[in-house]
Amino acid sequence: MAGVNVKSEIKPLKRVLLHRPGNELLNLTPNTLEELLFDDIPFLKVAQEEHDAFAQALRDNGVEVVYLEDLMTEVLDQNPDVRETFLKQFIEEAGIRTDRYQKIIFDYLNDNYPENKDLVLKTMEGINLTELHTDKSNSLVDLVSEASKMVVAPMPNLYFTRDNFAMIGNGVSINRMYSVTRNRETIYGEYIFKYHPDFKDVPQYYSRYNTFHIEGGDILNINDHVLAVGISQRTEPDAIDALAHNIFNDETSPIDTILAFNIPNNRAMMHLDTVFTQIDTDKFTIHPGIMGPLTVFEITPEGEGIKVKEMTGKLEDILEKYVGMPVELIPCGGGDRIAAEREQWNDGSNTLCIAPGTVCVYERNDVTNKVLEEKGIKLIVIPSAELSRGRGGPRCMSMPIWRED
Ligand SMILES: NC(=O)NCCC[C@H](N)C(=O)O
Repeated sequence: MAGVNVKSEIKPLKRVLLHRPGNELLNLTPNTLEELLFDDIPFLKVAQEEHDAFAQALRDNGVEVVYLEDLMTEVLDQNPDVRETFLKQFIEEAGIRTDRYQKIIFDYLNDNYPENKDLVLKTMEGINLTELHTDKSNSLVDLVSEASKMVVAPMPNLYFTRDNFAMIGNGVSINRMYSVTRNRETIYGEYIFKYHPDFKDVPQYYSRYNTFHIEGGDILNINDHVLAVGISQRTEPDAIDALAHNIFNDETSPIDTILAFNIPNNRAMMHLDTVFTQIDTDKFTIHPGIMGPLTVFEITPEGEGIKVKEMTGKLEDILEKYVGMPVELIPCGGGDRIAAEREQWNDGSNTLCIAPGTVCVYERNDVTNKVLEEKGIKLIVIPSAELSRGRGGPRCMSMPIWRED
């Protein structure tokens, strides 16, 4: 199945991209949590068991699961020359500036990780100075450095595959991320969409080298011609303008409307999909906390450019116009303010829809889950004690590659 096809949030999911959390989580420390965008340190063994349960639940429901690490390994296996280019770029982007250290780290990775899969996983894990065995007698920097420190930082957010590149119809947005730590993750997308036979011909609507940031958690495919994008902590309006130009200029894309949802700028609601996801043809989950401040803008093509107008009226009415039928908004936490805030924090609104009316949810959000069941939604419930410490739910942990039309 070559290419990508995601023209809906809810149509039957056929192929999805995940990343199994790996040793990168072992390199989280209390002092680096804030910079690495975690709120606590997950217990890796249990996080992996939970993630495996997520992947198996998807397979049991007819979804093919592919892993980011495997796609990147295939790129390197099929293009032996690319290994060196990738490593050099990876080292540069890891902030290693001196020629001496660039060479030490290149040799360390190249010599100790001959298998491409091991190499890819190691780039995700990070490198501690103690691994490098440098001769301290001929460099001041080595002598004064702490004995144990990360010379190449880990990328613990990789299991949130939703964010660093995002499928839009038959194209992809390779994102410029908000944070330094997450911007490094997009290197895998750059190589996969340049070299992998399944993905190298996919039209690209955004580049990781652009100035303004945008993340996949803000991008929702409402249907084949309407896209919703959050203006959030992670996505700047300038990036949405640029994305709109690129999509409207692609003659093969049927998208003629982009709805920009202006949501509050804070960590709890970092992306649109932390407060709003579609779960059925006429149903969305929503965090009641966004209803007051939310404004929605409609972006459409005009000549060579775009036209933007602010929408007025209730969100249900705005959505009805684009979805083509009356819609119901189901509040996270069942409308109780404390339950809504607690469960939104643990991604109660962040559901992954695998077919109309069937969604994957975290077990811990039992108030929201009960409400969804009462509304006739079928739940695929996955364990979530450790995975949720990274602040993302089933939608954040998955990037659909193919949905049925
Ligand atoms: N789409 C999402 O909301 N993804 C969750 C990303 C969590 C990650 N720790 C982050 O702060 O970027």
